[in-house]
This record gives sequence, structure tokens and C-alpha cells, in this order.
Amino acid sequence: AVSGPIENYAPVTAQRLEKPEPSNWMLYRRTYDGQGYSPLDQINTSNVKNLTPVWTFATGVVEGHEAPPIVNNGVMFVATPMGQVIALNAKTGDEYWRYKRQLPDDLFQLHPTSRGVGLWEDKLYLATTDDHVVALDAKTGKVVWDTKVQDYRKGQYMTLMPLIVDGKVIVGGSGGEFGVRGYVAAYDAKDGKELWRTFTIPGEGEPGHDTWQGEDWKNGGGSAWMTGNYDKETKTIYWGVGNAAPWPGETHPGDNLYTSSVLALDPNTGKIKTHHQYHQNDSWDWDEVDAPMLIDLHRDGRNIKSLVHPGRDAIFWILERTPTKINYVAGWPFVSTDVWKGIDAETGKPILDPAHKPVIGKRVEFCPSLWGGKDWPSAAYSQKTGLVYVPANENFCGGFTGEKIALKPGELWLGTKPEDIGLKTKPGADHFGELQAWDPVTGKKVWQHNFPKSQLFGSVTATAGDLIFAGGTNDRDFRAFNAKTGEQLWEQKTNSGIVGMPVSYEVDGTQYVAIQSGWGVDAQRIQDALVTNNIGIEANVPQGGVIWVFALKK
Ligand SMILES: O=C(O)c1cc(C(=O)O)c2c(n1)C(=O)C(=O)c1cc(C(=O)O)[nH]c1-2
Ligand SMILES: [Ca+2]
Repeated sequence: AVSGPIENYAPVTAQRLEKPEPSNWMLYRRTYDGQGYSPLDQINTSNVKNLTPVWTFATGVVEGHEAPPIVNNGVMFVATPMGQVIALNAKTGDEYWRYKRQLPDDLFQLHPTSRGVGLWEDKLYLATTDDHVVALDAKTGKVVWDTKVQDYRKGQYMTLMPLIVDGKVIVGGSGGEFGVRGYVAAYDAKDGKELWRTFTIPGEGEPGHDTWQGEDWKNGGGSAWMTGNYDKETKTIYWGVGNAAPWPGETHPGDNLYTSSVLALDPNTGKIKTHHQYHQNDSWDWDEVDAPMLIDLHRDGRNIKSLVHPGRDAIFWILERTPTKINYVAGWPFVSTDVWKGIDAETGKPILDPAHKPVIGKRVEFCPSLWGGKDWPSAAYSQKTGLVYVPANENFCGGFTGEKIALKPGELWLGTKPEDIGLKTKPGADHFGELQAWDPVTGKKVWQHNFPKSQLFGSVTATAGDLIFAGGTNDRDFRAFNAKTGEQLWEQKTNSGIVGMPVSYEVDGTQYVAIQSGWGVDAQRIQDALVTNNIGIEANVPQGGVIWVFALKK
């Protein structure tokens, strides 16, 4: 059924984003600190077994549905692949309106997805794969403004959910596999005017430019394709930066700032306050775009305003953020890796084993694979347990033969042949996906749940009911775990595999859990590789998107 118009829409303000009501999920990870934690606790470890679907909604789209259902006072906004936004009554599932972008016929989407819509006042903001930012009227879905960011014909596109800070719509571009020069940019939420643009690769005369040689910086990658987090006290955005381009480091000698780094940005000007580079001269497609979580830790006898980032480079990073600097605190491998021999305790730079760094003209193998210990799907932090929950992958290795290839704008530029990219499973591996729970204070793993026949490729969400929700597996299951023990307490088979982000919200006194099921993008690429390896994995993960909403059986 189609509901009537949206009435009494609650305008989104700076205050509401800084301190969101427990009932709502209005930012990518619910709060600016990126913790992915809901304070709702009606659904808990003892009653989660009674969790049952209350409504579903077919999106009509095939491909990877990665966005969290965004909820503002009972109104839900869901972004799907192919530039669609659906507004729904979060309680009944009735549709208010739908926006469908007309994508150009000649658009090639390497990553056909959208990770969500940002909210400000009475509008929504969508970043599109044909590289526009579009503002929609939250009540009607009508386009208010539409700003071109860059040219999709040059391999510039966007998949992220915009970060909204104080009336600014902040986005970052994808295109690391097309040799773009990455950037983060802000638009005025009112009219779509560009306010600033900061390139993630410093130009001539800028600090860090000397970490590049010759002209390499112009096409050096460093795309910034995930939503940043925000420290409202110091007014600093922490934004993750992607891989260097093309992949083999030999083709772009130097540390290559600010690829595979986190940038601390001033939201008003885009000025880079400071940075931390996780690993130098990236050669593995190890984008470090998933923004670090802002967590207050009591560690080593002192209070630390930390940045916690389980990296694609297989290292669980703990950094300290100060207004002027980011300091290395600790790091350790959370899945096995043959690339790093350790971490320099002084500088925080990982120590390379050159035998596992891709080069030109010779096949090099490395573990983990180019999808890393953890790709873009987000980890979560529970304020109740004090643990960090990581969707990790173990027993995958990768490899390729580096090649010097000339850049053709708009064409894939990997520095290897696409058909040469391997995903290998370690012989005798008894599992791949791992849901891990880490204590960031002690650096100890508290529990781990293994997935014998699947990768784990979906974001994780924690709730105050001591529950961890996650999809991410090729068996179509959506699951709830006991946050303290890792015991699996509930599961629901859905229509497709889940690469989406679980959220929780409340309407009229009832707590709900929502997720998009709809398999695709790189979870499917890994699946193809697993099936090719013929290790007893079911080939077929049905596709097609459905929004699922659950509540306790009454
Ligand atoms: O370098 C880039 O610009 C870029 C962009 C994206 C994207 O926008 O989704 C991905 C990647 N890289 C990437 O390396 C990767 O593994 C990946 C997986 C996915 C996905 O949606 O499953 N996107 C991307
Ligand atoms: Ca990439």
C-alpha cells in the first residue's frame, strides 16, 4: 500500500545529529563516532529468540544492497543500487515515495551500489555512481538540486553515504582502480554549491607532495569512498583514504601520501589538520577507507582519545587523536599475514617482507588477499562490553603479476590483467569468515565465530541488549550473537545474501531491527573465486534486494 504524505517530518539539525535520540539511526554508523552502536535494549539476549519479521519490501533491484536503512522519527529512507531511494513508514512498511535516478546508458559501474542517504533539515542527500550529489525533498522525494561532482566517463564515481556536518554535505570519490586523484569535497546543503575540495594527494608545493616522483601523483589513486567520522569536540573529520594506483608500488615509488591513510580535516575549510598513513607505497589494493572509530579508552594507565581501525592491511590499529597530531599507540595482526614482519614501535610503520609485495614482471603471492583482513564492511564497538566486533576474513591469499600499462581515462588501470588477479584459499582451511570480538584495552581476542563455508562480508552492529547483528555470509542468514560470549542466539534465512548494514530503531515504544538483503559487488566476486576453487561451496547465492524489518513476537 502507498501511505499518504509524510506529515510532521522532524527536521534534522546539528544538535540532533550530534546527540541522536536512541530511537533513530540518522548517520551511517548512527553516531558521529562511527561506533555502530544502538542504545536500545528491548531486544536482548534472553528474548532475541522471539525476533520475527514484521514487514518486508522488495526493492526491485539486483546487485549489492549495502546501505543502512536510515530512520528519522518513524520515517525510513533506503538507498539501493542503481541510484534509487525509497521512503517508507518504518512501522508498517508502507511506501511514501520512490526516487529513481536515470543513469546514463554508457555508465560502467565497477561497484554498483550505494551506502545510504545523509539527512539535513527537510532534505536527503544521495551520492551517485554517475558522480553527482542529489538533494531530495524528504517529504516528497522531489529533486531540490543536482550537482555534478566529476566526470563518470573518467572513472570517477561515488558509492558512499554523504557525511552531513553543520549544513555541509561531505562526500569522497571512488575510482582508485581507474587512476583518479582522490578527493573529499563539501557542498552547501541548501543549494548544492561546492564549498571546498581537498585532494587526498598533495599537489605541487603542498606538504607530502615529495612522497611522489614525477607525475605519478596526478593519477595516484587515494580515492575516499567511505563516509568519514566526526569529532564534535575538536570539530575534526576523520576520513579514510584508499589504495595507490595502479596497484604495484614499483610504478609509483615513494610513501605516496595520503593513500592508505586517515586524514583529519576541518569541516569548514577542508584543510588537512594532520594525518596518519597506515602503510606506505600501497601495492595490494588495500584501501583504508573505513573510517576509524572514535573511542575513549583507558589503556596503558592513561585515558586515550583513540582512533580504532581494523585495517584492510590485516592490522588492528589503535591510534591516539590529539587536536594537532595522530599518534601510533598499538597495532597487531587480526588475521594471519605474510606481508608484515612487525610494526616499528617508534613510527608505527609496518615492517615489510618484500617477498610478498607485488612487483612488475613476476607473480607475487600475499596473504591476506587484496580484499584484506577486512574490507569496507564496518566493525562495531559496544559501549556496554567495551569490545570491538570485526567482520574478518582468514585463510584467503591473493596474487598477481604487475605490469606497466599506460592510463586510458575511464578504463580500468590496475597495473595487472584483471584475469590475473587471484584469490586462493589456504590448503586445509577449515573456515574463511570470522566474526571477532577484541578488547582494545588489552589487545586480546575475547571470542571468535567461524564460518566454515563462507566469507564474512557485511557490516556489524552492536546494541545495548548485548547483541551483535550481522549478515555477510553466502548462506543468506541474518544472525544475532551474544556480545559477551559469541554464542549465536538467533538466525533468519533471507531472500538473498546480506552485504548490508543492520540498524536498530524504535517507533511507538517498539524496538525494530532492519537490514537490506541483496547480494552483489565484491562479496559476489569472492564467491565466484570460492566456487572456482571448488571447495564444496554452494555456487548460487540468489540475488535481488529486500528490506527486512524485525521485532519481538507479541
Ligand atoms: O579504489 C576505489 O575507488 C574503490 C571503490 C570501491 C567502491 O566505491 O565501492 C571499492 C574498492 N575500491 C575496492 O577496492 C573494493 O574492494 C570494494 C568492494 C566494494 C563493494 O561494494 O563490495 N567496493 C569497493
Ligand atoms: Ca580500491
